Amino acid sequence: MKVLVTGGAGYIGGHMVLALRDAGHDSVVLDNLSTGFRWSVPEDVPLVVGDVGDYELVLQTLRAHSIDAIVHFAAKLIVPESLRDPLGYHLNNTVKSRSLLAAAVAAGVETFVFSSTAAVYGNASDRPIAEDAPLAPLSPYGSSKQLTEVMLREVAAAHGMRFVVLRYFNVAGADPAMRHGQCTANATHLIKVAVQTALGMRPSMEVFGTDYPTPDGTCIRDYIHVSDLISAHMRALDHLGAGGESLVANCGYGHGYSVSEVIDTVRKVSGRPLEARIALRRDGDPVTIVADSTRLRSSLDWQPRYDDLATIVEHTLRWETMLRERNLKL
Ligand SMILES: NC(=O)c1ccc[n+]([C@@H]2O[C@H](COP(=O)([O-])OP(=O)(O)OC[C@H]3O[C@@H](n4cnc5c(N)ncnc54)[C@H](O)[C@@H]3O)[C@@H](O)[C@H]2O)c1
Ligand SMILES: O=c1ccn([C@@H]2O[C@H](COP(=O)(O)OP(=O)(O)O[C@H]3O[C@H](CO)[C@H](O)[C@H](O)[C@H]3O)[C@@H](O)[C@H]2O)c(=O)[nH]1
Repeated sequence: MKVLVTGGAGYIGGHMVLALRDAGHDSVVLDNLSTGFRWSVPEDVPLVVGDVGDYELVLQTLRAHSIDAIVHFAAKLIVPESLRDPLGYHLNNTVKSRSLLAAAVAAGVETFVFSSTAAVYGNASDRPIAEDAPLAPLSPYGSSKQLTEVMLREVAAAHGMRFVVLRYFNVAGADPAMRHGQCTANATHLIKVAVQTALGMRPSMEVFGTDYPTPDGTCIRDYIHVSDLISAHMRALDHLGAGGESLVANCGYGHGYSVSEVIDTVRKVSGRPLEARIALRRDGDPVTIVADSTRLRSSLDWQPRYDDLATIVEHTLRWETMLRERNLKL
């Protein structure tokens, strides 16, 4: 199978490129390097530096490499940034996905895997959320992904394309062999921030809100190890390659941890003190988001390997320690 990986120079896309390579598939990366890194793409994987919104470039890439499937990771993904810049998010995530889909249709690509997000659900409920729950995003980031899901469904129906939409919950951790991990500069994601603080790379961190209606007052999330998330993508490609029908599936483990529990786990696993200051709530944060992942397990026969918060933290710690030793301040 020949796969175009958009955003393949980034955190999750980079793990996908390694998994495709490990499985003996050819891939081509398309990335504008806005948050990704050229060095994170293996030398034997072609990297096209460009934008998913560049219709001619994408069409030419799809044709030149006889691409069978697109896995579309490229996006902006910071919730607070999206609240400040909704037009930027809709342009990058929705309008440019439209252009990518148009090129895919023109090139006759029949299968598409799309990185969506639990942010499409908004403040759903305190129970695990299933795919048929109402969508009510709290941020332009979430709505930019929801709109792309709608567009993909309609384009697929009209043009004989089949797709898998994967709605990721909170992705964390690093490749257990330490070949790749999260490199995003000025990261805002909780586990990375907490680990960097424990390692002394940040003087302290903030807990955004301790007055939520949860047992300890902090928000609850379902943290999924990036390698388990990638195995869901590989199952999705197998499913589509075998002629499987289009589907939407949540990617999470089905249980959540509060912000305070995550910070305590980082303290325990690292064995280091970690100063966490109480701060105001962050805009756009839902209280609790936990996945009902029944569909992922049943339709794609997905089985997680790293469903353990301490393991996720340990892999993040090893990755951040390696970055620090190499003097990479990311
Ligand atoms: N990290 C998470 O917790 C999380 C959760 C849910 C969904 N997601 C989704 O997963 C995907 C990947 O996220 P990530 O964490 O790897 O982020 P990332 O920033 O590390 O990767 C995104 C990559 O896309 C590239 N990119 C962005 N816009 C582009 C464009 N217009 N054209 C070409 N390349 C472009 C960037 O340079 C980067 O390499 C995103 O679609 C994101 O919405 C991530
Ligand atoms: O320094 C920090 C960082 C985060 N948090 C809190 O930790 C929780 C998780 O926050 P993250 O920023 O790590 O992740 P989000 O839940 O905001 O969003 C992530 O998961 C979502 C799905 O659940 C989306 O997919 C999105 O792309 C991705 O960034 C939130 O309650 C947040 O307020 C802190 O208290 N302090």
